Amino acid sequence: MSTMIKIENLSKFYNGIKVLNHINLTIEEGEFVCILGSSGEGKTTLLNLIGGFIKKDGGKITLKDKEVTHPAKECIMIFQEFDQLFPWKTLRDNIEFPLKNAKRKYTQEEIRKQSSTYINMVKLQGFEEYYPHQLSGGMKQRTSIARSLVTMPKVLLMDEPFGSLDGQTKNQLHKTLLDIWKKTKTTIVFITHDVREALILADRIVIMKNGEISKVVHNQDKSVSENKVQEITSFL
Ligand SMILES: Nc1ncnc2c1ncn2[C@@H]1O[C@H](COP(=O)(O)OP(=O)(O)OP(=O)(O)O)[C@@H](O)[C@H]1O
Repeated sequence: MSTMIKIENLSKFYNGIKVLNHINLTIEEGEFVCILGSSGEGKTTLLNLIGGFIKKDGGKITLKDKEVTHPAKECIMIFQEFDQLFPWKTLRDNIEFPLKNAKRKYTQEEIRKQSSTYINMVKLQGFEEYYPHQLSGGMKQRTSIARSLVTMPKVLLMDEPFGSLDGQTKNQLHKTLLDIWKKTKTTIVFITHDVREALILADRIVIMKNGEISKVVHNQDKSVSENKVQEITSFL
């Protein structure tokens, strides 16, 4: 495995207050890492820095050995809100949009084939002509995932993407996301404050507290037990 993201001594201040304090973290290519922590611990700030969306105040982030200084095309971010889709475009048009506007020119046939592949992966066949207002919250997040993956980014940054979904929809999306991750080998950095969600999804759980990494838990077997939940909760 080779390194995808390397974070060294990363610091960030807001209005003179330190939000991230000398963070060091290495994420391997194809790894699924969950950043777990309570509210306000600096998780979103860390994700925004990895994506190059905000400026750091100290340290270094490299993506495939290239220093991150601005939003990198290799990273795509998915947020918690469902309304990231264009309301005037159908589900298929939303998913095809990044391909039609990519630097690399795709043929119409390639675009259709690629969008169909991802529509199938997120299990939305039959809904291609629906508009966002005709979709449930879970379906909108599936569409956002397909739209994010259609250009095959190297890194997917997910900021509590399933935070406001009901338990059953969340469970289905966990399965879908793990399937897609296995198929695409995309590196995923996923923020959550839900210990169970982290145990279901992550190879490695990085726990943040007071703007620092307080603990890293290896979780290759991805099983959830009451003991594990309690142990990890004690670090929060
Ligand atoms: N743009 C900003 N300006 C000033 N302070 C900010 C800004 N963004 C975040 N903060 C502060 O930085 C701290 C960390 O915020 P951040 O959103 O990174 O935490 P978080 O762990 O993602 O929280 P949550 O789980 O609630 O989203 C908080 O105290 C927050 O108020």
